[in-house]
Amino acid sequence: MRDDDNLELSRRRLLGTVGAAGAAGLALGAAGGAGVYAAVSGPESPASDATALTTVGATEAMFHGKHQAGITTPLQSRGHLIAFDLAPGAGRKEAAALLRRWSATAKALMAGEPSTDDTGIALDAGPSSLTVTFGFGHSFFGRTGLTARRPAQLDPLPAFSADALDPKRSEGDLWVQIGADDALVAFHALRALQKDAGAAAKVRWQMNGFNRSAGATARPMTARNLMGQVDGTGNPKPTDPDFDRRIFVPAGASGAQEWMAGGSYAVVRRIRMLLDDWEKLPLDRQEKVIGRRKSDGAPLTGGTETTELDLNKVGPDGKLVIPDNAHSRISAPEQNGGAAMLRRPFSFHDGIAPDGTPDAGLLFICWQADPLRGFVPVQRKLDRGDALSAFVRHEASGLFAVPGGAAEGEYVGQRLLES
Ligand SMILES: C=CC1=C(C)c2cc3[nH]c(cc4nc(cc5[nH]c(cc1n2)c(C)c5CCC(=O)O)C(CCC(=O)O)=C4C)c(C)c3C=C
Ligand SMILES: [Fe+2]
Repeated sequence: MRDDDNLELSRRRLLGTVGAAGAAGLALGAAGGAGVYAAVSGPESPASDATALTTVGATEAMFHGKHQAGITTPLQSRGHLIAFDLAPGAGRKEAAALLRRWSATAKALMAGEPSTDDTGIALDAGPSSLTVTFGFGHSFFGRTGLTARRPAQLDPLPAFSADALDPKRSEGDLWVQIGADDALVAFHALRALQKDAGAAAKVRWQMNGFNRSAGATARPMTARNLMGQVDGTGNPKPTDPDFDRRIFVPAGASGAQEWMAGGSYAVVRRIRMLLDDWEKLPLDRQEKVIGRRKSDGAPLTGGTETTELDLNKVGPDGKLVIPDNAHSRISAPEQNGGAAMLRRPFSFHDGIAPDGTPDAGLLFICWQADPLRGFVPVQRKLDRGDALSAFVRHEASGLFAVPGGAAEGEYVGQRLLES
């Protein structure tokens, strides 16, 4: 069972807002990108519930499952990424207790229930598709005496020539991704998890992001980023036959990976967009940078958003219609020995930088079973000759091992920390 199968309306909370569709309820389907609303079967919504919520508030992601929620869950409108370092003197025992506390909090909040010493920030709201996803960084294993169980997939990413990385905003012992379709629900979870950390771990960095709100467009559509591009079209789909193999560590994983069964590796990059430069570029040149139309995301070689790129097509001028250095060409799996990743980003805007330019861009998060067969080969190629490089700057980076979902009665990471 995938966790997008586990997103459902909280029936005890839903009242009438689904209208005629209420008898069936709604669930969010499709991984990253388009975020399709699909009907699911289920009992009638109780019309007697006094607490009326929209479908946005009532949608609930399940904490327990084969995979952690927040990987194939459709993009949420709010996100917080937080990295923690274990406090001096804290080791495996303290880390296990922390993951136990965090899991209990995540489970309660994702169900729309209060946490211990609840702050009341999310009172009146439903679960609002809240997901909390936990990961371990390379340094975690040394701090907890678990170096022998550190998978090779967590080896540091190679340096790329255009990197301008700030170490203080990169990596970390522990990583938490929070996503929700309500800003207060997301902030509530952030506060609860920070308080749970107590004396065991200190915040290393935090980044805040957003996506379009559910219902803002007439129909569910692939997201746009802050450059205005349709972004997410080429993502692998959960219905693809090789989706699980590409994105998740298989059940029979052995050696240092054994505890990662059902897990995935997250590459996180804070990518600043040089929007003042980008916005000066005429539309036709912006489209050549990506190789797709800005209006609807269709390839410049024609068709609709979902039409395959024709990488060999030559225009009347004798030049390739999708240029050699177009981002879509360089990042396409067929140009990278099949390397694929699930991109699930948030946009960010942290105000205006001292030089007067917007400190805005993409909190690029991609998921894969092995970064050496996903992010790394693609980024190596993009680093060498992507037309988009002139308009972006990679400012922070992290690589995290995100274990599989917790079974009923278990906490996230227990298979690593207690066996
Ligand atoms: C190393 C991986 C990638 C980074 C870093 C990256 C940054 C980045 N991308 C966009 C905008 C778009 N990317 C698009 C496609 C696309 N990008 C990557 C990888 C990275 N992008 C892949 C694997 C793909 C899919 C290629 C394919 O399957 O054909 C697109 C086109 C639409 C789409 O498929 O999503 C856009 C637009 C930005 C703005 C950015 C950094 C800020
Ligand atoms: Fe991209």
